[in-house]
Amino acid sequence: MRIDVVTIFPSYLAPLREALLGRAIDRGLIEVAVHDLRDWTHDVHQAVDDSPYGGGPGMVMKPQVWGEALDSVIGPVIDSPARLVVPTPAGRPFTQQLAHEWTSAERLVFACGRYEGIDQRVVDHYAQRMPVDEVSIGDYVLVGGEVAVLVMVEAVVRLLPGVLGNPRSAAEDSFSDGLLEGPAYTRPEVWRDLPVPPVLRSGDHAAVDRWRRDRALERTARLRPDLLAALPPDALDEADRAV
Ligand SMILES: Nc1nc2cc(Br)ccc2s1
Repeated sequence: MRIDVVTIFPSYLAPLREALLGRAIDRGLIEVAVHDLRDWTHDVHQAVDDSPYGGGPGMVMKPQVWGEALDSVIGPVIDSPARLVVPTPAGRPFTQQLAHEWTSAERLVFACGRYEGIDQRVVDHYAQRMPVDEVSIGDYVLVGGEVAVLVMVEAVVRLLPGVLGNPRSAAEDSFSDGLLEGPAYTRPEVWRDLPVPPVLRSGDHAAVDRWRRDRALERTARLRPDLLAALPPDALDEADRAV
């Protein structure tokens, strides 16, 4: 997978080259290129924004600059293997399911907005020619899309084959079965008078699996009842319903 990010703050994306993601790049599992939007300006001030039509606070990012940048980064949009992703608080929710969907993309191109966002005609223009996703990472407003890109790239790349040491980790994620993950424990057996639940040391794998499922159901019911409600009818068996 090739990932391109267009931003006015390229250094914000430096964490993409650290740790797990950095190793995925070094191993050739992904390619990452970060582009400075100002490279496509032609004025001495390298202007990337202007006042909003209709008035209102803040500034809007100019369509011309974005158009030149995305044309250059995406290349010919006919039959482009790329998806254009625009992080925005006004977007569809980014979910584990969407992360999984994006793992099949040959290319992801992220457009990082700042200020009051990017002139809508940029999305409208490219949406006529390729898949465009306006995506939110949560119901809060950041100062720009760069942090959202870090979140989404990590969520997607960790799902790619070979990136995680143990593929079971991704398969048993929170949300992988529609539930939140239950609690996890490691040594010591007792820490500050708090013991590890005995079942986890029993060696009875069936009992451990049942216990973990019960804790996941309890946690989901407590913290995210909406996820429980969204489960397909056959997702819970009789033992689940007894929790
Ligand atoms: N939650 C989010 N807030 C923002 C703000 C800007 Br400005 C651009 C993208 C995003 S995604």
